[in-house]
Amino acid sequence: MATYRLLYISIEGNTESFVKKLAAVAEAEGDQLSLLEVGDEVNPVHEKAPFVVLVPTYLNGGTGTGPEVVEIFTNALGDYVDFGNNARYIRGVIGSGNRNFNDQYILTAKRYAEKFQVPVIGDYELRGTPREAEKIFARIKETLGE
Ligand SMILES: Cc1cc2nc3c(=O)[nH]c(=O)nc-3n(C[C@H](O)[C@H](O)[C@H](O)COP(=O)(O)O)c2cc1C
Repeated sequence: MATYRLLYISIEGNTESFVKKLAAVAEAEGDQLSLLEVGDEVNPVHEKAPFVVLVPTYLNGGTGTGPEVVEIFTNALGDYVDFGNNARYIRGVIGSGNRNFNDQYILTAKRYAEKFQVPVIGDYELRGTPREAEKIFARIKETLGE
């Protein structure tokens, strides 16, 4: 049995719903998740082991992918990863969003990946599906090790 550390932020509950799907897959496979929902009210702590983050996309301004498009609502997660030495332990990013946003689909996750120099290991729309949770859990296991 292994434990996988996931940090996430969820403004409207979709990411939280997907995390529950991941937890169900983990349990079915005899594994477990160590979860932290980061929000403005969470005091950052020093992470001690590798983790993966799940971030939805909330962007404001501009019409495309240029730098004028600004991250809103989810900044607390980026700040948490930036805190202390936490960025040493990030291993991957899972992005979510809505394909109606075209080029901006999962752009926040792509920006985190670039900033912290780790891969985007999965993506899904809105609440995701159980099948997507199975696929992405497999990627989490590969990324964080058995
Ligand atoms: C104001 C606003 C801006 C959004 N901007 C984007 C975007 O630029 N790209 C994208 O893929 N999804 C975008 N979305 C969709 C959200 O990322 C999507 O609904 C996500 O599942 C929300 O996750 P949450 O319920 O965990 O907060 C936006 C949603 C809102 C309400």
